[in-house]
Amino acid sequence: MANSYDMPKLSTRLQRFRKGSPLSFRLLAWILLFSSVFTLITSAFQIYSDYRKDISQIDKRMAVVESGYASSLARSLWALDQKLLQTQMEGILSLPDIVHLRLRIEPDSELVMGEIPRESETTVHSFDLIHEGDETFKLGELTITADLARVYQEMERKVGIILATQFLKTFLVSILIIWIFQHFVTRHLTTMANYARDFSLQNLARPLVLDRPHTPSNESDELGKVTDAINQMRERLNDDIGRQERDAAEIRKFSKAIEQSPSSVLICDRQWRIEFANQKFSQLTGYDAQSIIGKHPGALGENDLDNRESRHLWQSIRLQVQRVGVWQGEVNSVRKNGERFWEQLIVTPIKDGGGETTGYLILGEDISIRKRYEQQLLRQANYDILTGLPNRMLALDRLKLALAQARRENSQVGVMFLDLDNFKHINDTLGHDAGDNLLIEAARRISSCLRGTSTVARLGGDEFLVILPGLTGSDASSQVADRILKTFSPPYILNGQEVFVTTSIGISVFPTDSDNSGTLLQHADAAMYQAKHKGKSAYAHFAPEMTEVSHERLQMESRMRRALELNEFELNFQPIVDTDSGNLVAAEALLRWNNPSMGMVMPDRFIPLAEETGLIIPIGEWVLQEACRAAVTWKETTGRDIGISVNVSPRQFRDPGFTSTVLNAVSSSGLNHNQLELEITERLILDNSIETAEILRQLDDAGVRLSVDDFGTGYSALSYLKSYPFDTLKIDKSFVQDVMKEAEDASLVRAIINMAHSLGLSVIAEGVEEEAQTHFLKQEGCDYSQGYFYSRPLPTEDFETWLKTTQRLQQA
Ligand SMILES: Nc1nc2c(ncn2[C@@H]2O[C@H](COP(=O)(O)O[C@H]3[C@@H](O)[C@H](n4cnc5c(=O)[nH]c(N)nc54)O[C@@H]3COP(=O)(O)O)[C@@H](O)[C@H]2O)c(=O)[nH]1
Repeated sequence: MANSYDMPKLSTRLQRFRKGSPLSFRLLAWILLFSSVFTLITSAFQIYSDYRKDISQIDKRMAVVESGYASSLARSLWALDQKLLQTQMEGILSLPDIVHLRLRIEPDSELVMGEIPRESETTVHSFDLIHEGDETFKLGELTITADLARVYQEMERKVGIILATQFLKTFLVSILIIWIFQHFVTRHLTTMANYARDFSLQNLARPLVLDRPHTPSNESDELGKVTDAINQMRERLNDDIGRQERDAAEIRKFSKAIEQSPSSVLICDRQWRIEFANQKFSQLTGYDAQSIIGKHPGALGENDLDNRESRHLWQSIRLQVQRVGVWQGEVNSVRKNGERFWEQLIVTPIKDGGGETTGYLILGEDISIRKRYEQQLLRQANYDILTGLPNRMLALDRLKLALAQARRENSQVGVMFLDLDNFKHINDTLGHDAGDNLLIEAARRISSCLRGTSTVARLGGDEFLVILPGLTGSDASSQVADRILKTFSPPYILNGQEVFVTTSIGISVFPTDSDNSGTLLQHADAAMYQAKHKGKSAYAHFAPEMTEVSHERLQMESRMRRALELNEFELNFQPIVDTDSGNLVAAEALLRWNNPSMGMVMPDRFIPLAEETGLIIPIGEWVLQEACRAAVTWKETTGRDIGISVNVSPRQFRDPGFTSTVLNAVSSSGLNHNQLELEITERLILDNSIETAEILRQLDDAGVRLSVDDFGTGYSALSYLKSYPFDTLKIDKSFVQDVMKEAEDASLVRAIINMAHSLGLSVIAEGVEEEAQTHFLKQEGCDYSQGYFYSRPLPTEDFETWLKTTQRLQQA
């Protein structure tokens, strides 16, 4: 059984006890010593008390002799009865221990009996023998000597016995105590000692188990408590070591992570001396980790800390880390090979458990690419990508700076607002690439007219701003404007063609026209409009009355923004008839803006602004929906399928959602797709882009008809008519109007009709105002006609009335 105790042989145990249990041995010695001393003291005390008892018995006996024999002896002596006296003395002498009697008889005789032992102790007792009669006489004195040898012998015997028994008893008790102690305590202490001796990290899992039963009393006694304490200590140690191992593993992991970190890591001591640098740091800077140990992070390169900038930087890093606990920022560092790079640094103190700073951690990340990207973004944010000129934002900053300087120097600043004339037209006809090249060249030409202190900026589109600081005379800005207009005179070569481009310039001057940058710009803008009105390729100085014009423009824009929701737009419809029969085949939807303050506004006045502002996209969507719905209504009221033509502006056409807007309008109204015809200007399709072709293809695939509007006003390139899926060609009214007057126009119209027919396109002549024109068109085989001759564009209700009337007329 595990808990049973197998008692070994006593000798073996004693041997083991002597050898292995010095404590037991010492204990035994002490117990023996103490018990022996104690036994000796108690035995001595007992022997002494027995001795005193024996002495007192002898004394008592002699007192008894005195009391018993004094009067009889006195009588015998009085009577001088020697024989009796002798008998009496012999009787006394026969008593135990009494060895000698000496009777002194008055006056001078004596009687002695017995012998006084020479070698042993004696005790003597004397008493007077007195006769008591009429008178009292002292007859003599008896001296009794008792031998104490027996008492001493007895005492010796007792001492021997007591000592022997006490020693034996003490010895046995000691052995018993020691055995008990050894069994219950010492051997367990030995087990503990052995356990403690063998205790090591390798056998931490083995608990201390004492060779005794696991009873509650055992577990709660001191040994149990010590064992429990040792085992708890072992477990704690085990836990601590486990934790330490986990910590060590964590530390190893973190060390690896730091070593392999994508960020560079430097660890410095409290004096900012590098203690550790990871691989990334070496890769980033080119410094070998070992070679920089002990150096200051700001003094890696030669003379780095001598550099004032670097010294200040590290001073402020140190101060901020001390005060705030962290420093982070972007630093333009130097690699070992002298190459500069940008890094993002985070510097934090490393603190111990007590919050004391023991070192510093410096994390670095190479942000050169980001920095370059940021610089690029900054450039993009401040510069126009196409021309490389400052953009609006930077231009405004420069203007503000120039104004501030002019205020200090009491000088003037000229602000020029330039807008290229007909740029939109060139862009639409020759395409975006040509437009871009034109802008680049225009920017170059404007810049070439200016001094170094002046700024040319592109505000967007074809608008440029020129800032002329330090203007001296009133006509200094005019001279610059003249130079710019002159530099625009030579033709631009775009798409291999010579194109003449002019610009209109508006000028405002600080402080004459305003002392505020925004207002100066507005005034220059207003002056530019004035220059355009002058007939382009002109400049105009700002005059207060011009604010009216630009104010009107702004007002119109803000009104237009609200016109849709206020339902101010309406459609007029102009009939398109079969030239031969004069029968209605379709109607063109023409937009009108009925504004309460401005009255009926014609599209020529607001569509360019709607295009500029992008408002044409929601407005165009509204037109499409309304036009489709109107055609469906006519079908319901007249029972006739009347086609509907809708004008599409370039901005609208290039909107990514254009195709779906068209198809939604058709499907939501329930119109047949082939009843809708989209009028697209010749200029729009001339850019020859893949997108244009794709949009036209999608619309054609959906069954929507497509017509080329204003044909003859653009470049009249015939190639696009072949490559795009057009159904109709609309001859511009400028040719139709003069067919009866100008032979050239007549032959041009004839040629267009023939060419269109040869390409399988039908032809609409627009602007037909006179009957003679109808005859000409009939004769030339023009399919359809449109113009005031048939009807002006009519509001919805009037058109419906016209429809019913002409229908009746045609039926009649
Ligand atoms: N993007 C959009 N453009 C539109 C829309 N609605 C109109 N417009 C364009 O505005 C321009 C001016 O249009 P409007 O003032 O309506 O003039 C049209 C006709 O009234 C006019 N016309 C028609 N017949 C005659 C005539 O016999 N003589 C004469 N002098 N003028 C006449 O022509 C204009 C229609 O031209 P067109 O579009 O080329 O067929 C104009 O360019 C419109 O395109 C719109 O909703 N969206």
